[in-house]
Amino acid sequence: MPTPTIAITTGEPAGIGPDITLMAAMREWNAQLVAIGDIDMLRERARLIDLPINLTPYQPSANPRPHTPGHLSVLHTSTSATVIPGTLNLANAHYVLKTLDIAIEGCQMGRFQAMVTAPVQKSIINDAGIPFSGHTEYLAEKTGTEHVVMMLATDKLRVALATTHLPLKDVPAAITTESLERTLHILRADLHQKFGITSPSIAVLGLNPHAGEGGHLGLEEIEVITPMLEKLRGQDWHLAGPLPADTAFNPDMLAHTDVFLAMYHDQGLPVLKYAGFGEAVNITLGLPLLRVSVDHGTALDLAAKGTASPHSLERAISHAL
Ligand SMILES: NC(=O)C1=CN([C@@H]2O[C@H](COP(=O)(O)OP(=O)(O)OC[C@H]3O[C@@H](n4cnc5c(N)ncnc54)[C@H](O)[C@@H]3O)[C@@H](O)[C@H]2O)C=CC1
Ligand SMILES: NCC(=O)COP(=O)(O)O
Repeated sequence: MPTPTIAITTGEPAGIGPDITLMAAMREWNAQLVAIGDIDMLRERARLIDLPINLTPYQPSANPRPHTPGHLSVLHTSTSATVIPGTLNLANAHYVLKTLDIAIEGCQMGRFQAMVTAPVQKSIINDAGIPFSGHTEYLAEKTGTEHVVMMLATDKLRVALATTHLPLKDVPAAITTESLERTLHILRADLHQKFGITSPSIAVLGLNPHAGEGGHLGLEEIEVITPMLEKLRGQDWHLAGPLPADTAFNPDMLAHTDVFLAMYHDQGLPVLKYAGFGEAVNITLGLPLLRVSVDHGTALDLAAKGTASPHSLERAISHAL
């Protein structure tokens, strides 16, 4: 098999994305790594964290070579303003999106076999006047994909989300029979295709406390979730639920479940991150390209300090491979 090329978008330049990209490049990889970002900013960050790394402009090749530790190809795109680590700058919001656009286009053209994303600061992109919920939604829009699913995974636990970056008040209306069915189909198909699990066992959480307590604490379980699960059980799917979220992650369920489907971001992700913050990856399911990401944010407090952990980024690269 030819050596794959993995694009790494270096994320918010004031955050730890540049640091962890450079750190990950100090290791061997059975892939060509291409960092997408400002080469001068990356050189300066390497200097600040005292990393002896040689950065060279990326030259596309018909025969990519596996990554050499201490070297990194950079597909250069300029920041608009000088980067001060730890200090967000509105002027660089478009730059951040440009790095994503370059990676998406490279994947679509077959130049890159996957994109791995370092974290972006969602707030500064919005502050710059560009509506932006997250990579997940941006990638769906840019690739013309109607429905995608966010799934975070450690070696022992996978948690997918029925809704992603929504204010809590908008969550119930977003959980419809149609959206739930599409989410479950993507989850099942991608667990098969990307993880080799033919008929995954999916544990679906309820939306309300105690999964609605028989309708006394909300009706979404009775009106939306249960009918959809019944329909798919009739097609031989392995589904549990709707389960009360507070007791769903018990040892027995954990032992018999391939993926938990949470109804919203902060229902599922705190459990996953408690189980393995820094060890997990975030995979966007349902896309026509492969995107894997870190499990953490921009950690502005650690930028250019040399103390950020590259572990989740390294896991993301390994997962993509
Ligand atoms: N994939 C992405 O682009 C993601 C972006 N974010 C964005 O990041 C920004 C900041 O989010 P927060 O909730 O503050 O989370 P955060 O993950 O940036 O920080 C939470 C805590 O974890 C620490 N931390 C994070 N990554 C670390 C690493 N690699 N090594 C060592 N310590 C680390 C930080 O120093 C901080 O104490 C927000 O704008 C958010 O939207 C958050 C999650 C994912
Ligand atoms: N908490 C995970 C997260 O916010 C990741 O978002 P995305 O940028 O990968 O869509």
